[in-house]
Amino acid sequence: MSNWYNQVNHKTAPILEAIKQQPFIKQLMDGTLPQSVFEFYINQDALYLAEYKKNLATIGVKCSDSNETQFFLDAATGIIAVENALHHVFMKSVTFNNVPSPTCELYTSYLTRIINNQTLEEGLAAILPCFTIYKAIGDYILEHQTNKQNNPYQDWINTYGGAAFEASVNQAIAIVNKYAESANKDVLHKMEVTFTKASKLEWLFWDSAYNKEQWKI
Ligand SMILES: Cc1ncc(C[n+]2csc(CCO)c2C)c(N)n1
Repeated sequence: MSNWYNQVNHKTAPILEAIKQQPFIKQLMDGTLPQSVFEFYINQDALYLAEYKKNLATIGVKCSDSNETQFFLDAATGIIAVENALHHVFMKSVTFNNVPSPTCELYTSYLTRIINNQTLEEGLAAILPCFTIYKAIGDYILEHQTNKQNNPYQDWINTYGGAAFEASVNQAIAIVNKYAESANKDVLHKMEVTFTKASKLEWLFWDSAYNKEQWKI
């Protein structure tokens, strides 16, 4: 039996494959990613997470089941711990830039627009690639790396790969599948479009970090 997530995951497999081929991911895996690129990424990711946690909270409040609300509000507050742990370790020697890059602005604004103006189902489809793609990439790196003892980015890799994060990703998937089960054809189509776009924005986010994307003017 193929649920909603299995279907969209299959359809968006080329995007995930393209992410695995990105120089950012390859160099994160072998530990050769320039520190300044990683710092740019962590800085922009802190700006992304600050908005993403509000979006998770909004989604949680809109869910009809209190377990779902609990899950999304826990995930939102969990982000604060991640921000504090990873970001402060990696950013301690760098001046924090509080201006979001064009891509960071695009991704966070896109999520906020969908979550506030569209159906709950579309909102759920918008926030899901953030969970599923990071889990897939974290697992992919853990499986293929040969340098776990001396990779400077191992803490980051361990945050998203492996069993610790798995339960949370599976719960997010189960909630979205549940809402998809009772969604009509039109909503299901919109969910797929939204999941696909958010997945592309995940690709773009790594690409923009690798190129240290700046505003052109
Ligand atoms: C651009 C970007 N996309 C996804 C994540 C990963 N992530 C952020 S919050 C969250 C759910 C709660 O832990 C997950 C999986 C990230 N850090 N940055």
